[in-house]
Amino acid sequence: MNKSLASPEDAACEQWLDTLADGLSEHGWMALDGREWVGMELLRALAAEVDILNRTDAMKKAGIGRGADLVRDRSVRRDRIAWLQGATPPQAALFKVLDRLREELNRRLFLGLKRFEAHYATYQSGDFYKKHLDSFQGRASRVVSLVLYLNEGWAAGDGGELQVFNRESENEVCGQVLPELGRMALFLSEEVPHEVLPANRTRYSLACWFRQDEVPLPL
Ligand SMILES: O=C(O)CCC(=O)C(=O)O
Ligand SMILES: [Fe+2]
Repeated sequence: MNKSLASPEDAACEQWLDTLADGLSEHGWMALDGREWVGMELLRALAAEVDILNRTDAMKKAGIGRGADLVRDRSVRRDRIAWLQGATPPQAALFKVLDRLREELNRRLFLGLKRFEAHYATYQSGDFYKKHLDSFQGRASRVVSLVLYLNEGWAAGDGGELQVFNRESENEVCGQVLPELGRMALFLSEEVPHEVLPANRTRYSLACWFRQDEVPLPL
């Protein structure tokens, strides 16, 4: 075989990345099946890790804003979060996947993404996150948001959909994503309003933000 030709896997991977980049540039968002890109073994390892964290007191009430501006408002969001440090084997493997994705997005969309931050999120039954943009005032540096879902066997009646709104007319719903294991949603952090509808069972996810600034801020 001619080694200079890309293998079918590479071609599939390139196509997946092109679909993602086209969705982001044309509509500001895209939902995809990430099972091949991330790998089933890693997805299950991440799901097992967040399940353990959910049973301890590692998951902290999420807020809005950061540092001294942090506000915890239960009428807006009810999830709990734990930031990933990349220290456990599944987190280290995931960080490689996310960094590769950062490079591929830069290659296709010239976004100048420098780094990313990621947290696990857990929603208990009844929890939600009202419509919002993923930005902090005065710190416009989150560019692309990625949410990776970690729930095996999520059914339509389980609720907890990510609801995405049109970036040009924010009352128009333009899509819903079920938080099934391996499903991914990506969107432009500061442009696309979105919300998490109330979940009817425990819901696990991993959210990541690709950023244009170089220096990590205190979490
Ligand atoms: O879990 C999701 O589907 C989205 C979460 C979200 O919007 C956020 O954490 O900012
Ligand atoms: Fe969000």
